[in-house]
Amino acid sequence: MTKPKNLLPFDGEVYLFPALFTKEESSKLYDLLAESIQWKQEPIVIFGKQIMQPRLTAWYGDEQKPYSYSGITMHPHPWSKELLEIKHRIESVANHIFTSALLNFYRNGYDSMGWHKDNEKELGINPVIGSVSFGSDRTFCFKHAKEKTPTQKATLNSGSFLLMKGATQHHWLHSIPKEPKITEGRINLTFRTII
Ligand SMILES: O=C(O)CCC(=O)C(=O)O
Ligand SMILES: [Fe+2]
Repeated sequence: MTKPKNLLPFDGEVYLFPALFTKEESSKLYDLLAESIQWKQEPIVIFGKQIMQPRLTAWYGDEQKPYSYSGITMHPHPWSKELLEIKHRIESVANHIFTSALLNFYRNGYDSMGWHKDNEKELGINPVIGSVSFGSDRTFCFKHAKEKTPTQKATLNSGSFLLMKGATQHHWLHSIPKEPKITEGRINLTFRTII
């Protein structure tokens, strides 16, 4: 597979592979994951206040290592056959082995993810994050830590794979903004490596 160009102008590396999974595979995987994953709506602490996350999540992984994420601690479920197949597919593209995955289910355009960096210390100095999407298209936004507004955007379509690596998590924040016109769901799997 030819290497796509870096979506970031400096201070990091982000590559989008728009069709790692075919449309047919993607719609099958969307239905299967929507049904079989142990989705939960978890609380999150923002500025000392506990609110519910605006999406469903689940944590899958290699070991029984707990993982802290925005003030909550997640215990992984063991990999399913399909999750392992997805993991192997992206590992050959990323040339990197992942140990864990955070799964996000955006039920419609009102579900979202706020600005953040994936820079938890368990992920090491320069985290490699492999992000797979199935279902409706959503916009992924990037903002440099020194900027007030997003400067880079990408559409994450069904079957796409987004790879973030290098210094990205030191300098850039990312988010999935609300898009109220979207009525269909999207499932995202962000594969990570816990050291
Ligand atoms: O849904 C997405 O594409 C983003 C997910 C994300 O940033 C995360 O899980 O850390
Ligand atoms: Fe993230």
